[in-house]
Order: sequence, then structure tokens, then C-alpha cells
Amino acid sequence: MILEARNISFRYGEKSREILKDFSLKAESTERVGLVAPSGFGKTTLCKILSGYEKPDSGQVLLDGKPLDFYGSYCPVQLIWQHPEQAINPRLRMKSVLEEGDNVSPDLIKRLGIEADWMNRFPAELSGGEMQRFCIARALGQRTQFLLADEISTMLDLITQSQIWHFLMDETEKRKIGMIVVSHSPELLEKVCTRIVDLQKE
Ligand SMILES: Nc1ncnc2c1ncn2[C@@H]1O[C@H](COP(=O)(O)OP(=O)(O)OP(=O)(O)O)[C@@H](O)[C@H]1O
Repeated sequence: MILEARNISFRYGEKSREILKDFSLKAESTERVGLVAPSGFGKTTLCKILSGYEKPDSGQVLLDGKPLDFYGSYCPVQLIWQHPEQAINPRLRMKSVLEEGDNVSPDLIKRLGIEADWMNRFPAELSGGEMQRFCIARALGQRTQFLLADEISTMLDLITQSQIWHFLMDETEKRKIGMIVVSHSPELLEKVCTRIVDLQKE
């Protein structure tokens, strides 16, 4: 599959500066594309647009040539946010958080190191890293075709980072899920990505 941002322009309301201007990008399912740009440049904004959380003022997001709406109620382009605690309903137990995903496989949950005992807890009863594993699992439901990872491992220790990235590379390669990876770490992008795009040069 091909995920495409075609001539996207976007600003947050009338008073905001234009964050994206006639921006275009194409990524294939076989790729892991790293996005680099300085803080505040618009990387998260681009991820939100690519996953349908924000609508561009002009231009289109296309998956295999079709707008995201075409794919129905489950968006095949899933975003994993930088701060898991902001991406989870604090009133839900973790098993219900996973049910928000699209038939997340029990095997995948196990491979992510999610422990059975965590399922009945509320988000506030987990560490940031434990919560992020749930967000990753939830984003990898059956119909996911592209995964956008926006600074997802910044809060994790190096061993956990390495476990999670090995898992993600393995899982997305097996299922031919494309990835877009945002990080301020050149070392991480170098290790994980098949191609790096500098937004300042686009
Ligand atoms: N909801 C919002 N309303 C108004 N402005 C916003 C909103 N969200 C982000 N912005 C502004 O849009 C610009 C781009 O923000 P964005 O979070 O996309 O940058 P970023 O490149 O991901 O930054 P960082 O690397 O620091 O995470 C920033 O100037 C930010 O202040």
C-alpha cells in the first residue's frame, strides 16, 4: 500500500502561521520513513493529518489512492502518540483500552510484554512505559496498514526502547505495515528507518 500526503496545507485557525504549505510525501508499506525537523516545526501536526485527526485546509491524504474516509470507521493509519497518558481514557481499565483497537491479537499483547495482571488496572496504576505498550498494541489491530510513531520511546529506558523497536520492526515487516517514525534521535532513526526525510528540505 502507499500512504500519500498530496499538496497539504494546514494552519491551526486563522491566527496561526501556516504550518504545512503545499507539502507532499509518499511512503510504501515496505518502508519505515523517519521524519526530522526542529522542535515546533510541525511533525506531530503532520502525523495528526496523516492519521485523520486533523483535516488539511487543502490537499489530500490518500491510502492507495483513496481518502481515509473510504476505509470506514476504523482508520488503517494509526498514530501512537508521544504521551500515552494523554492518549488513554483515564476511566477505562486497560483491558477496555485494548478493546478500543481492532481485534488486537493475544499473541501480540504477550510479545509486547504486557502482563495479565495489568489488564484490570486503570492507566494511573501503570508506568509510562507500561502504558505505552498498551498504546502500541491498540494501534496494531487487524486492519492497520500504516503506523505513525511520534516520539514514542522518549520516556523509556534503553533496554525497553530496544525491546519495543525490535518488536515493532518484526511485527510491521511480517504484516507489511508501513511506518513513519518521528524522533529527535539521529541514532534511533538510523537504526530503525529505511529512509529519512528532512521536513526543512521538502
Ligand atoms: N492545537 C493547536 N493549536 C494551535 N497551535 C498548535 C496546536 N498544536 C500545535 N500547535 C503549534 O503548531 C506548531 C507545530 O507543532 P507540532 O507539535 O506539530 O511540532 P513538532 O515538530 O512535532 O514539535 P516537537 O518536536 O517539539 O514535538 C507549533 O508552533 C505549535 O505551537
